[in-house]
Amino acid sequence: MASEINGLLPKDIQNLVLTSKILVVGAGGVGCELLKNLVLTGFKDIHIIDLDTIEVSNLNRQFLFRREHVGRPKSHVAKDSALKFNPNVNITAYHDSITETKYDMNFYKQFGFVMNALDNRIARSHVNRMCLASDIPLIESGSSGTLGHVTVHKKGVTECFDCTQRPHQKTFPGCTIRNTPSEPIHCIVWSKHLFNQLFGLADADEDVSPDSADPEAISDAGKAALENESEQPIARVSTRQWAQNCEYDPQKLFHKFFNDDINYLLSMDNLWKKRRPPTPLDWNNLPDAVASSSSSVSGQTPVLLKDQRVWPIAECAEVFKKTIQALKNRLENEKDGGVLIWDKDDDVAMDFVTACSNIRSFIFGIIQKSRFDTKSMAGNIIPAIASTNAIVGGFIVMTAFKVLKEDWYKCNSVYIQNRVNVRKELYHFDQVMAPNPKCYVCGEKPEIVLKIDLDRMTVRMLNEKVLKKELCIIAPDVEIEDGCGTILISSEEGEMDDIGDKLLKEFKITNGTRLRCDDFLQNYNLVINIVIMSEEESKDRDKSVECFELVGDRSQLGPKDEEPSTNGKESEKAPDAEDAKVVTDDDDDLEIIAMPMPDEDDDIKVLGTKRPLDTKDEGTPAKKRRRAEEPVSTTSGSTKYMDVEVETIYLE
Ligand SMILES: Nc1ncnc2c1ncn2[C@@H]1O[C@H](COP(=O)(O)OP(=O)(O)OP(=O)(O)O)[C@@H](O)[C@H]1O
Ligand SMILES: [Zn+2]
Repeated sequence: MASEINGLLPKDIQNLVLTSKILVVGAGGVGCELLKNLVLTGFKDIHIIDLDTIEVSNLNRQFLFRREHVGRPKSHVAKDSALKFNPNVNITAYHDSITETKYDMNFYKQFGFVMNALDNRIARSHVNRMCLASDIPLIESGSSGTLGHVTVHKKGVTECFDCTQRPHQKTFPGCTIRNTPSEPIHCIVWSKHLFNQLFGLADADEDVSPDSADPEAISDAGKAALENESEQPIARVSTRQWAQNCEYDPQKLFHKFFNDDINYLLSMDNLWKKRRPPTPLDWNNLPDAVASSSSSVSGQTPVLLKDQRVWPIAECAEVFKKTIQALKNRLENEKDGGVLIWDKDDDVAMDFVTACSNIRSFIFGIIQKSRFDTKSMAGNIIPAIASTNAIVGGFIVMTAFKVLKEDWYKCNSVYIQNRVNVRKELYHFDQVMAPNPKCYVCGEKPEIVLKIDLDRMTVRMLNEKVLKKELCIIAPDVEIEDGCGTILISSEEGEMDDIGDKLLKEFKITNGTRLRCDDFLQNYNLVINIVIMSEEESKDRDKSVECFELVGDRSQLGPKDEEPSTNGKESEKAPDAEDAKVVTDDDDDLEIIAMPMPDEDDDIKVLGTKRPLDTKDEGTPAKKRRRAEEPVSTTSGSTKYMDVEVETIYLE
């Protein structure tokens, strides 16, 4: 092993490798490569944690696992397999989630540094906070398809994982999904929402009916359709209620979603001035055609599997009918008003989405997709590539040497790109950045502004959607700063059952109210300043959008032209009201890996003073903060990002 052969590693690194105790979080694609590298490098005391068991689908790239290991804990098998490379290593394996309370600050403090090989933002962010709390360096990494990255985070020296806002990439304007889809993914998201409206957890934010408040439409948008509607009073009840009333009659459902609603949209004249108008479909007269297909194997005549073919519309309607019936039966068998959960691996649910999205695509003249392609998009699957994981695993170890030596200023962020950049680099190295003083996690006094619609925001939404999902707080406790210390949210199980559905306004929460939020385990305190949305804003946001907006700090709420200049001081762009009008497809965690291009500084907003890379005084990294402009929208599989086409990355 490298550390055991004198002369292979520089002496100082050799000693550090031999004596360090380290933690790997995640034993998946990157984790397996990393663990193998660590034992071959000669690290002697390695701890590895993973909550999952091995699945057949892991075997093509997680090379520490074999078929006979399927069903066994990843961490245990990874340990056994890695020991075969080097039996002279102590590996401690935990089959557990790193977010469990037993992995507290004392647990972290035993390690020289921690390496993340995770696949979700909540766990990543949690480890980041635990490392900050215990002042242990963190090497963060990720891979997706041919893209990958490795970054270093050290309290008070470099930015933390949360210093840079990671946009929720897979967001689509609500009106695009409901009114003017232009890409297959819009129709797929709409179909998943339809599934939830009919059979799943119906969410007002996932409405599938035409959005008459679409700002692009004229004021009397949908007038003709509304007039029509008065003759058909059915349209005023919820989608689920209406479907139940007509006993999920497939023909009636088809007519509503693919004919009536489309006619309604057609009545919004403005929408179609520059677009191809949609064509309503008639159940009794369905074309036996496809809009134009894009299956990876389309155009070939050989016999194709059901998954590879693009289904003609008549076949889609047939599948629609069958799946509606099957899902209706399932729903009826659910006890106590239970609902169905959409799952890409559930064949019926997947057939339903394939059929609906293709019918909708046909209507809007959008390219149709095979079931296989639909599944990849609906499940946010992008192929994990073994070689990218291997490269990331290698870079983590190279970075670990610098971390061991505390050479922070040399701990470049590494971006593995999918093609060479203008500098002919496939791997781009970027200087580490100093902490963001306004970071809501590592800043001195973490504060955030939360703009809410007072008439819609409940305690449960605050807890689930804002604190846990957006802010990645695992077990939040929240107290209102009202002088009496009123507890709004408790991390104790069951303690907030009674008040979960109450609106925040029932607790006298109003403009300027401060909420003190903390997570005991993460040793994290955050003050949330409440700002109430104006009536206008709330009206605009009605139904199709989230009833809250997170803003980094209060100064960002001012009008755009009054934004402080970026000269030397950090500032984030105020979220544009329209930008914020988005529908997130919630069940996915995804990330765009930005690849800053140093020679394209015009495209980079310099947010701090620059210190040359080689400045070694105080051993700190360049005191520089740069941030690229966030992509305007991510409605396609790729995003124009600083003149580089960057694939949208779907991290499962
Ligand atoms: N909270 C957590 N605690 C411990 N391990 C976690 C946690 N969250 C995720 N992981 C682990 O991180 C690993 C990430 O690996 P990877 O990205 O290759 O995902 P995967 O689940 O193995 O692959 P795929 O999602 O493609 O099937 C997984 O093994 C997963 O179990
Ligand atoms: Zn930070």
